[in-house]
Formats: sequence, C-alpha cells, structure tokens
Amino acid sequence: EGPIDRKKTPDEISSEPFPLLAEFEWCTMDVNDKSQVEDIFVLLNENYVEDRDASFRFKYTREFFNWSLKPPGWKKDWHVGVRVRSTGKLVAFISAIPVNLSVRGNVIKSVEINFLCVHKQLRGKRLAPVLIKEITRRVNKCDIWFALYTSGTVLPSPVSVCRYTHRPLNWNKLLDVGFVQLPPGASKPQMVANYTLPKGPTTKGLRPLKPEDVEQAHSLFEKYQRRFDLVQEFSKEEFSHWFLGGSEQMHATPDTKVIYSYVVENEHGKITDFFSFYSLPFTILNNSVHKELGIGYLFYYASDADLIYNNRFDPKATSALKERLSQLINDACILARNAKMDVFNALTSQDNALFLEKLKFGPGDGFLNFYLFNYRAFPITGGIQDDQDYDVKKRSNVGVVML
Ligand SMILES: Cc1c(C(=O)c2nccn2C)oc2cccc(OCCCNCc3cccnc3)c12
Repeated sequence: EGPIDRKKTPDEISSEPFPLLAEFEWCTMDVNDKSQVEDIFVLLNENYVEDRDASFRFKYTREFFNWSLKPPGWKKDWHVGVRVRSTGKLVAFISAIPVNLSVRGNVIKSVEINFLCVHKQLRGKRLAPVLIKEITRRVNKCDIWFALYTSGTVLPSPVSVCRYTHRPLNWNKLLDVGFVQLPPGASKPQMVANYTLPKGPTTKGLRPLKPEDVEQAHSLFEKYQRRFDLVQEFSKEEFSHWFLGGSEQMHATPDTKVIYSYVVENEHGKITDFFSFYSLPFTILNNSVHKELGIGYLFYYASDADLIYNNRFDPKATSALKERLSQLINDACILARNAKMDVFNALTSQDNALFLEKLKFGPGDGFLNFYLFNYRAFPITGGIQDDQDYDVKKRSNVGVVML
C-alpha cells in the first residue's frame, strides 16, 4: 500500500494550462461572485448526473455550492471552468477541495474531486479527461499528489464500492414518480402505514448542533472515526464548516437549508451522540405533477455507545451500538420527513449495516465506487456481500461520505 508515482516536486509540473480545443478557454471560477455560482448552478442543473432511466437529475442548489466548495483551505484555482471563447458560456466544470485522508492509518494530504460536468452537447469530445488533467496539474502545483473521488460508473480499480439504500418517507409521492412500485398483494394504505413515522424525534436530549458543542462533538467524532480504514480527518474548523455550514447555513430558511446536524446531550451536559444529513433534491424530469423529489442523505455521525468496549465486533458492543444508532437514525428520518423530504438515502458504508434493515431502508439499484488517485490500497469493504447484496452482518470500513 502506498503512493504509485515517484515523489515529485511542484517545479517539475508545467505552469502552462493544459491545451484546449481552440473554441474553448479555461476560466477559474470565483465562487464568491454570485453570478459565477449561478453559472455553475445552471450548468449542473441542466447537465449533471441523472439516474439510469433519465427520470431524475441532481439539483445541487446555490447554497449547496456555497457550502461544499468553500471548506477551510479552499482555493479559487481549484474551481475550474471551461467557457466557449466566442460567447463566454460555461460548458464544463470540475472542482477540488483539500482533505486530510487517512488510509489504514496513513495520513495523506489529498483533494476530493467533485462536480465534474460537461455540457450534454459537448459529450464525446474528450473534454472530461482534459478537465481531470488540468485540475491534477493545478493541485500538483500546490504539492498535493493524491485525490479521492467517487463515481456511479465503474472505472479502473475502485478501493471500495457501496450500495445505495433508500428509506421512503412520502411513499405516495415516490409511487407517483415511479421510484417505488406497489408490491403484488399489497395496498397503498398498507404501504403508507408501513413507512409512517412518529410526529417528532423520540431520543431524549436530542437537539440541533450549536457552535458551543463543536469542542465535544468534534472530539466524540474523532474517536468514533478511528474504527474505519478510509476516513477524512477533520480539524475543529473543518468540523464547524461541514456540520454548522457557516453563517449562511446557521440562518438558513427551510428552502435554503442544506446541512442538518444534531447532538444528544445527556443529563450531565455530555454530548454522547451526533448525526447529520444533507438536503440534495432531484429534479423530476418526466412528471407533470411533481417537479422535485426532496432527498435527505445520511452524512456523518458518531456515538459513544460502543466506545467503552475495545472491540467494535464484540457482540455486546455491536448490540449496544445497533440499538443506539437505530434510535438516532430513525430520528434523522423523522426530521428529514419534517423538512419535507420524500426519501432518506444512505450507503452501506460506516456502521450503517447495523440499522438499515430495521429502519426499513431498501436496497437501491445503484452502487457508489470510491477511487484513490496515485495511491495503491488493498480493497476496503463497503458493507456489501460478494453477491452485491447488503446484509446486516457485513459492516464496512469506509468512513468517508462524499457529497
Ligand atoms: C445518488 C443516489 C441515489 C439515487 O440515485 C436516487 N435516490 C432516490 C432516487 N434515486 C434515483 O440513491 C442513493 C442512495 C445513497 C447514496 C446516493 O448517492 C451518494 C452521493 C452521490 N454523490 C453524487 C454522485 C453520485 C454518482 C455519480 N456522481 C455523483 C444515492
């Protein structure tokens, strides 16, 4: 396990942007400029990832970009666009953000690559490989040589693969848009009843994360994460950014809120648990009644339920954690439903296998592959069996969650 290329230095890397077809030009986006965030929003809203049947397309909002593209240490130079020289129209984008990854305990200064998008009319012109080469050049110039990225499609040598799972929150709407079907022998009222959740969360001491919780919550999270082989290390500042989302998110309204973070404070004022989820709707492409699908994605969480055991796989530790996580993530589903989300998505990563079945998450037909650039690592289990089925017993060693 370790780096693939020999050690290089930034001055070995060209200072010239990678050559582009004459009709196009590189542009460095300024995400502090609202009109340029608008350009990114429009490009991805019309041309980004769709599901296999082209029924849904990701709808990353302007607030989502303001949150995900500007974590501590972000660099303007790593928000790379391609514009048509004659019109200035943005036709492609790719981004990198700095992360400290730990792979089986080896900490590697890396970037996370995300939001690679080429306009639908420019597919097949080999623009994506050029975007990847250019952002690699810009990151290498900053003396960073490794990257983490995900894809729904299979590329050479994933370090891990996880399965999509879904917990219906608004079953009738999911039926209307064709995301779920009525199983033979079942009635709609029975299906709705099966997925009905309580009015509000039931965990004692549960409340939204506040700035004054960061010290304790960050420390709990950092201890909890040690169990995984592939994790992102978070500084306190990074923890604040990702889970409080800065002032824009702390004062967000229901339709601009992206990140939802909660803690459990016990009667002694101790933070014993933390969980978060983010809002990433889908545009519904072929439905006359419904325009959007509200989706909550399970993000990071931590619990002290099994920290008193020194072995994660000790049956007593497992059942203590299983019980606590089931309670917490069920509350996450309730809070997501109260935030008008129609489905709650999770992967088979982290310790999710402990609660997916009990909380009625069904297996999806998608898989998320994780890739490390320039770093060879033995495969890390993503929580699915060899037959790609997810099974409550198989727990993953993947701790990173990609947006
Ligand atoms: C995408 C996605 C979907 C769906 O496609 C979906 N849900 C409801 C209806 N549909 C069609 O379901 C998931 C469950 C867990 C994690 C997920 O995604 C994890 C994060 C994905 N990152 C974005 C991405 C994914 C694949 C390729 N590029 C970007 C997903």
